[in-house]
This record gives sequence, structure tokens and C-alpha cells, in this order.
Amino acid sequence: MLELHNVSRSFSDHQVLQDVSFTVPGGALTGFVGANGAGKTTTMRIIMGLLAANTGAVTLNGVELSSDTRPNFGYMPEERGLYPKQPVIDQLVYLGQLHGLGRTTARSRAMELLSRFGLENRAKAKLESLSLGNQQRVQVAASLLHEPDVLILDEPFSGLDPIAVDAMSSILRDYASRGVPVLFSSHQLDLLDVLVDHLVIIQNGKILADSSADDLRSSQASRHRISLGSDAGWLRNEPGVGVLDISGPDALVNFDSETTAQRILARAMERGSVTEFSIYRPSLADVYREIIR
Ligand SMILES: Nc1ncnc2c1ncn2[C@@H]1O[C@H](COP(=O)(O)OP(=O)(O)OP(=O)(O)O)[C@@H](O)[C@H]1O
Repeated sequence: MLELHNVSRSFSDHQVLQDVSFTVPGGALTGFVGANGAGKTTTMRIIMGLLAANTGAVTLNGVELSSDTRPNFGYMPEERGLYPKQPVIDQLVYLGQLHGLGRTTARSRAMELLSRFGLENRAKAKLESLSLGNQQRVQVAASLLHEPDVLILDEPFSGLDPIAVDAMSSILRDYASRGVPVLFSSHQLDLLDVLVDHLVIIQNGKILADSSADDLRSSQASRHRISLGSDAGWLRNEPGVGVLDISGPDALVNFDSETTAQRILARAMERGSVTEFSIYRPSLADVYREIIR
């Protein structure tokens, strides 16, 4: 398990991270979300040791990180680090060697990863000749070459089409299933909903949530989605009903009790047709919007 303990960081007088503490469990995919400028990249760079924290510590399995332990990290930075004009395989072999692999091992690891990502036929192509999705896969392959103990990825899904998103998701899930902590940032909340096991939410450099996805979803009051044959505006005047949204005949509400839910169902049926009356399970996108409000 990777843990941040009260990490703070300022640039001049701008405090970018304030007492940031969270966990990235092993064997789980952890999503890291927050608005532009919230502090995600800064946090990841501190985890990687590319930037120093002013205060606080980062530990892996309880041991504070030093430059000796960080080489086992895999990192995909926001500013992608590969050379567009160089052949894919040459760059991967070179990076593998930088991580201490012998040339032959680096080449065989690189080819193994490329074939796992369906790119074995593009090994000799220049990076720039690949589609964005395939370039992104090569970037991830570069971060996996040395079989890292921790994987940190800055927006690995940005700019990918749905097929490439699926491929990237299965690569990350596969890697996490080895027991490795995987942390990735993303602005795609719908994707996080299906992908992550654990979610960390950051806003203005402060952590607002650090929980399993299931706990976060169940932390929200249960809601009901109602669709009627006519305008649902009357629900606003009913005691015990909290209206979250009404749009013509459709409403999203919460009830103060099951008794209220049953009373409203009966009232709705008296008034006309009821096409939907169902419990609505909040998505992580709903939870995120609720928490940052
Ligand atoms: N080297 C730096 N010098 C000064 N300010 C910086 C530096 N690096 C980051 N910042 C500031 O820190 C804040 C957080 O930036 P950061 O890149 O960590 O946010 P982010 O959550 O990754 O944003 P995005 O989603 O847009 O990538 C921003 O206000 C940014 O301008």
C-alpha cells in the first residue's frame, strides 16, 4: 500500500497542497480526480520524487520512500516523455536499459509488452506514425518495462477513443490484479465509475475523499427516480420529499422514509400513470459533484 502522510507544498506564496493524506491500496485501481489546477500532477510528482514536499512523507508498505526505493515505480507523466521521431522499439529498449535491464532482456520485455498491447507489428515504426491511442499504449508500455512495484499514471485516458479506452482499462486492471498499487488521474468521471475500486478526490490542494468506490456510493442518501404520465411538479409540495431535480414528468428525489416513498407511489398512481418508480444508485460522478459542492 502506498500512503501519503500530511504532504504540503507551496510555490512561492501559493499553497498548492495542504496536508494531503491518502492511500493507494495494492491490487486495486485508484482514481485521482479534481478540477484543473487542484494539485493532482504536483502530488504525483512528489510521489515520484521529482518534486520535494515542504512537509509530510510518502510511504510504501509502511517504509518511507527514498531515492533507493523509487526506481521500482512506473510513471507516465502528463508531458509524455518519448521521442516522436524515434522507432518505438529503440526507445523502449533504451528506457529499459536506463532502468538497469540488460539490452537483450529490455528488448524481449519490450516486445512482450508490445504484443500484449497488440502493437508487435509497429515495433519498428516511428512513434509519431502511430495513432494517439497507440502512442499512449507505448507510453504505458514504457512505464511497465521494469515491472514496477507501483504504477502512477497522469491522465492515461486523455484523448483516447472508446476502443482505446477499453484496451487501456484492461491493461491497468491486469496490472493491478498482480497486487500492485495503481494510481491514475482522470477527468472522465463516467469511466471512473466503471473502472476504479478506490477514489481520491482533491480540491484546491485538499483531500475531500479517500474511500472505496462502494463506500462512496453508499455514503449518498438513496434516491428515487420517478417518471409520471404528467407534470411531476406537485412533488415539491409533498412533506418528506426532497426534490433534487424535476424536468416535466421526470423527477429525481429522496424520501425521508420508506413510508413516505410508499405514500408518494400511491398518490402518483391516484393521479395517473407511473412509468418509473425506482431506486437510483448514485454514480461516482454524482458523488463527486455532491462532495465538491
Ligand atoms: N512548478 C510550478 N511553479 C509554480 N506553480 C506551479 C508549479 N507546478 C504547479 N503549479 C501550480 O500548482 C497548482 C496545481 O497544479 P497541478 O498541475 O498539480 O494541478 P492538476 O490537478 O494536475 O491540474 P490539471 O487537471 O489541469 O492537470 C496550479 O495552480 C499550478 O499553476
